[in-house]
Amino acid sequence: MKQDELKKLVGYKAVDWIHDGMIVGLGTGSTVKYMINALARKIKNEHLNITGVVTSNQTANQARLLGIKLKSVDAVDHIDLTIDGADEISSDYQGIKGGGAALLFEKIVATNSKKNIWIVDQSKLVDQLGAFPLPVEVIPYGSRQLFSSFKAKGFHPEFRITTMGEKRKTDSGNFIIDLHLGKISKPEKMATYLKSQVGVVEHGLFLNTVNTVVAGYDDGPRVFEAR
Ligand SMILES: O=C[C@H](O)[C@H](O)[C@H](O)COP(=O)(O)O
Repeated sequence: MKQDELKKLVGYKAVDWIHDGMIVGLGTGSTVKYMINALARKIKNEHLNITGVVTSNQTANQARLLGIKLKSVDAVDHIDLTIDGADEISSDYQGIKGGGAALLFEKIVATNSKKNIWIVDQSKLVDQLGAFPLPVEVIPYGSRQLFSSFKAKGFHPEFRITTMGEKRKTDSGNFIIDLHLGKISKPEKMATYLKSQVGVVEHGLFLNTVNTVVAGYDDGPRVFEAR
């Protein structure tokens, strides 16, 4: 199966975890897009009362067009479940996210969710994190200085650039610096370091976050429980 078909497979499968009355965090990305389509159909067919909490303008636009009821993360008292994609998931269930530049809102929603499910095609499952460039969201003011300091550390930083040749801006108006690390042997240490840098808003290491991974294989979706 092609990668996109595997994404569709897990996107459709993920709505099995969504039940009437739930407040659901809606992630961002090409895999989640399929889940949101399936969710809209499920809400309609089964007459469900579901409230979505979005993680990006992109997801908000799609969900609104499909008629899914939405609330801000600040307007709900809990989130039952969040379904999101991921860029890499290691064998000990740590993740890199932010390939779509939505890491900040995704982390806020994930942190406030009772349960987190990640939906991925099998290519995202890795032994060790780091082959995927680690996204770091930074405030524009001083970002050049941060870039230089990441470079000096040997992190091979790269500002994320749009197709128009400009620095990519997140939904919060920040920049993304992608770190080409190759492998991250100590993700906790890296996360602590990045968080301590002035001007870093958030990074794409999602540690001890996911509960359930739904991965797409040629013979169907497989479900892995992290803990
Ligand atoms: O910022 C984007 C998110 O973290 C996505 O969930 C992640 O990049 C995976 O996206 P996709 O499902 O498009 O591969």
